[in-house]
Amino acid sequence: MSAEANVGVVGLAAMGASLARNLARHGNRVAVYNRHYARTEHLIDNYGDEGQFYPAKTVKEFVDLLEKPRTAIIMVKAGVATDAVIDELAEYMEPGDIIVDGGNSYFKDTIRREKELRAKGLHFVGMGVSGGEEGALLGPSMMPGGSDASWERLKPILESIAAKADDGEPCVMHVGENGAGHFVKMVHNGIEYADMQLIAESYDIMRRGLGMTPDEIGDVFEAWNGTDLDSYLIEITAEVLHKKDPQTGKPLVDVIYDHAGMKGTGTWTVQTALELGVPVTGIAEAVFARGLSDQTALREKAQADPFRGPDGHIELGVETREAFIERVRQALYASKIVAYAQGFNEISRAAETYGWDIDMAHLARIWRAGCIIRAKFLDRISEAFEDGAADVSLLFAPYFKQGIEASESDWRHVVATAAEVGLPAPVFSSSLAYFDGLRAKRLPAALIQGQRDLFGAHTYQRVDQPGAWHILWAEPDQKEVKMAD
Ligand SMILES: NC(=O)C1=CN([C@@H]2O[C@H](COP(=O)(O)OP(=O)(O)OC[C@H]3O[C@@H](n4cnc5c(N)ncnc54)[C@H](OP(=O)(O)O)[C@@H]3O)[C@@H](O)[C@H]2O)C=CC1
Ligand SMILES: O=C(CO)[C@H](O)[C@H](O)COP(=O)(O)O
Repeated sequence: MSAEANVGVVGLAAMGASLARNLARHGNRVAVYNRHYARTEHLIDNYGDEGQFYPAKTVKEFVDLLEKPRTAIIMVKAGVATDAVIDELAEYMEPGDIIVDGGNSYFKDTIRREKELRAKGLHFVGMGVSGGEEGALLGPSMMPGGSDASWERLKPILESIAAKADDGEPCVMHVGENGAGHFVKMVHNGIEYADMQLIAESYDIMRRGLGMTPDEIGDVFEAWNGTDLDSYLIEITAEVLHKKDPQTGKPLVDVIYDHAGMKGTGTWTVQTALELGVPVTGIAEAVFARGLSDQTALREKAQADPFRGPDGHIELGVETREAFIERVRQALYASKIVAYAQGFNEISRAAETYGWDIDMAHLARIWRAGCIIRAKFLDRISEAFEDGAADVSLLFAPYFKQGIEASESDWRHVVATAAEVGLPAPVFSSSLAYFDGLRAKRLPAALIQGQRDLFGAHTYQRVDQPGAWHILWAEPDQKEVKMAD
């Protein structure tokens, strides 16, 4: 078997097959391998004429098909499957070869794998890929980590298949060393969760609150896509809401079981934020909202033994429906800014912690096309980082500060109304609470410190003097003592 392919793809399910086709369509000679050969056969039978493919039946055959130094991209399930494929490839690959993991791997696994493979002389690149099946085929947004040397070699290949923003810039960048690429993809997905949940909350308010039909709400989302909210997720929401069930003719959304799935990246975003000490409240509530949707027994019990409370219907009084819908749009916009701000904060903190030099303005630019969270306002986010205006938080960049201030009263009105009528809006309300927490001159955290000192002698700091202080709560005179300078 002669080495004829300049790149290879392992894992030919939705993402891998599309990526392999994208590579072949751009003039690459692509070796392809899948654990079960049926997927390889399907790719060759159906799309083999789109470019030059070299199918392999074994991992050894696949590696032998690759020109040296070799480049192999893995697109398989994250976790043990990825480890298994890496081990198989590493057995046949040689120093200087590159293994790219394009799956949604946990960034700490990527850090470990990079270290292990570096010890064998192999380059390992953890690369976030976003855009779903269609993006992988027509142009995804890609976030490779790994070494500078591997980026130099991957750059021309990846730039040729990446999505292009309106100004022609390819949506791919070298994010940083080792796990940086998978880290930012994880947070990308966390933001995706928050954005999707916000859209879902808006839908619920219009559907149950205002009694609108899916078609009517689909029209609203279509109109919103012509505003600051212009984004892929808003666009596909309109499409889903207008879709009729092929079996019954009912709105498709009404026949879909209301339990949201998740594969791990949202949960990791929140776990990691907790480890880093960064509040990502919008993302966390979005993950918990999916979790609650899937609590079958709990939800069934709540239906069988219902709690008293309002039924979700919103009485508009003198306000028109259109005016209230505009308030919902404002609430969505403000909450969405908070979700992005929190996500970028998490990336900044991780960059400090893990020693990654991440160009945040560039990162925002590569999310402008190809990826699931692509949105018009990413241009503005990029400018805000370019100017240094978003260094502390995106919320302080003038464009976003003004946007939030303009939306603020509508945001409050929507959150208050939802609470009053009994519609759950966890990301709307937690985002507003985060915003108000930032605005507060003093937080009730002082009281918590007092409580902690009382029950656990955890000490507190004073506003007027340095040091760690403690009250001798159990003693009759309850004296204050300085425990540390
Ligand atoms: N779907 C999406 O929208 C996106 C997915 N991703 C990520 O891309 C990767 C691929 O996703 P997707 O295409 O949806 O496919 P899946 O996540 O469903 O993974 C299926 C692929 O993994 C292979 N596989 C599973 N277990 C093993 C194993 N033990 N050894 C070897 N191969 C194995 C399967 O091979 P076989 O056919 O033999 O079972 C198949 O090729 C995943 O990490 C996913 O998280 C990233 C961005 C978007
Ligand atoms: O990475 C993706 C999009 O960017 C994948 O579609 C991922 O599966 C989405 O996450 P989840 O399945 O948890 O909703």
